[in-house]
Amino acid sequence: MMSLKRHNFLRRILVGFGFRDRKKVGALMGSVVEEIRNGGGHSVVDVESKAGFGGGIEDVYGEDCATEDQVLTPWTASVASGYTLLRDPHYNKGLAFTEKERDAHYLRGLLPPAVLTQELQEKKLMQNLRQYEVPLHRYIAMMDLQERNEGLFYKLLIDNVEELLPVVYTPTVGEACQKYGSIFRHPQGLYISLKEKGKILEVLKNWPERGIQVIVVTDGERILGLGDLGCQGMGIPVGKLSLYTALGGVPPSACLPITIDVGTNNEKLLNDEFYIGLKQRRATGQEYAELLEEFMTAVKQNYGEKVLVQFEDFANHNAFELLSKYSKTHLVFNDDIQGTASVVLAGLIASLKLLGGTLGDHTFLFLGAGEAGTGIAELIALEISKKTGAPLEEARKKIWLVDSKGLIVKSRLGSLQHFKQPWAHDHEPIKQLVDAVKAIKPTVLIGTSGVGKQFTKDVVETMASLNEKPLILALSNPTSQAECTAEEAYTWTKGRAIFGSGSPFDPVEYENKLLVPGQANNAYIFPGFGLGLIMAGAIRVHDDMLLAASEALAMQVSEKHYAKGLIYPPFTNIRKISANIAAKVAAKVYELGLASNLPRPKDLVKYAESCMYSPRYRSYR
Ligand SMILES: O=C([O-])CC(=O)C(=O)O
Ligand SMILES: [Mg+2]
Repeated sequence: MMSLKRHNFLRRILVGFGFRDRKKVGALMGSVVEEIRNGGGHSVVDVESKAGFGGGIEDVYGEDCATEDQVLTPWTASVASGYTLLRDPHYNKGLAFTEKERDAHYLRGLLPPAVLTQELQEKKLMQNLRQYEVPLHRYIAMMDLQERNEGLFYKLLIDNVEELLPVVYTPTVGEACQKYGSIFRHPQGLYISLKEKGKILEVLKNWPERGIQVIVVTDGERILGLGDLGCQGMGIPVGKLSLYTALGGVPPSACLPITIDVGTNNEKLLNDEFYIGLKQRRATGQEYAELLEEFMTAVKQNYGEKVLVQFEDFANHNAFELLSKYSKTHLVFNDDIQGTASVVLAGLIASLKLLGGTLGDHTFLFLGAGEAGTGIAELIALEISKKTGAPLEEARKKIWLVDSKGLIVKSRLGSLQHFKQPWAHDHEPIKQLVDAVKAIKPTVLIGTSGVGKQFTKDVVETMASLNEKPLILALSNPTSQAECTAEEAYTWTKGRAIFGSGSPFDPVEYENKLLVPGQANNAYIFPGFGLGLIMAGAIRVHDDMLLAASEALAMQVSEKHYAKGLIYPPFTNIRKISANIAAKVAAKVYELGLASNLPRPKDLVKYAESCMYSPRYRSYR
């Protein structure tokens, strides 16, 4: 007897191949089953291996998110064999296909005779990767692998996370976006440009996967600290989603990278004959708002209200507005405002073990008052307010921001953008950062300016003169935009700084001591945060979920890490960390009554772990 799951699956394949008539589908079921049993040029690949959450194809194709009329389009049917199977990155195993599989799936002769294990393939690929001296070449090799053999790509990334994160993510992904036009080989993700206006729902339906649970979307206007890279920003959603899978265990089939192309104001790209995006200046105002509105509506219509939309690397002037507008109607999360805030708050909570006192005892000074700066500032204030019972306005007074015009103070209120206004405190105007450090006497200095080298020797030495252990976070990405390097922070504070950065820095030897910088990057948070939302079937994001994520991450810092001066755990155990974050976030979703997946699993950490995608090859019977 065919299992119900398999029966339904075959039904869907038929419907997908254009058989809309229920009776015809029923009649044909038998012959297709026969055809599959006899070979007949098709073979069923182990579709269940794609299931991410709880197993079973229903989870992937979503019993509850697709009616029979909208089910699989033909190219989503997971039926492949022979040559096609080798070219399907979701199922390809290369030389790891066993003798039996080679016979059963028409692969004889299409592969050389050797059979390798996945471990041996991994070893070979790591050796190859290490031979490339140019980081961008490693990036290209990893992207090629992702296009060729998804399971192996994730196996490499998961098993070698510390080594490969800087390859598929910051800093190399920044350079990849800058050169995307010339390294572009296979399109990844969905491109939605002004040309698709009025047709966005149709475009979404062109994507081969149905069970999308996370979308990362950018409009390319502020890619890391590199500015407007237009359509070439696609590297960012692709990179972020590969971390959703590798670090958070969300199955690749549930992830959809999207770039919205409304033009670019980058002259270099506009004049580049190989530019892959729309060659026009950015649409703004109503034209921009309408395209985004159509996009958000189409997403909900196509994927339901439980799909998570992560906004990434939008410019300030759109980021705050999009978040506040769509957080009321959709499950949305802005990684640069909220993800960065949550990871920094986690580091600050952890740092109290080294610095002493409570969060409210500290004074914070930011350089940069955009998405990251004001996002972090607000979450710190919220945490202080919750912990002490002080009103939010009071808590905000511990936090000062400097932007390109100097310290944000009351006398500037009239000309400040709305997201900066809560930070305009009583003080005389100050232009230079170093003078602000002298006047405010912060215990914590945070760089979110997007501009490199702003924490000069003068600034860092002043921090060191004011604090026994100055906490310095140079968060701007990629490495070229970091406000200072780890070496500078340690040297200029005579080894006393607690230092963290957005992009990774190597440990520094200072007076025979090895000082290990932390990486305060939102990659610690968004994969586990997203997993927690998905597990609970959250329908809205709430700030308390961000606080829960921060506390969960801070709890993963152990005595062993503190002894080394670390305020973040190493990335090596990131899947375990993500499971803990997911559990705390999901618990908050249930507590707030915003969960739609009922009943609540008892042990949320175990449940999170059981949901996670495994990159191990399955055997295809
Ligand atoms: O991508 C990263 O490494 C962190 C981030 O969100 C940004 O810098 O915009
Ligand atoms: Mg970002």
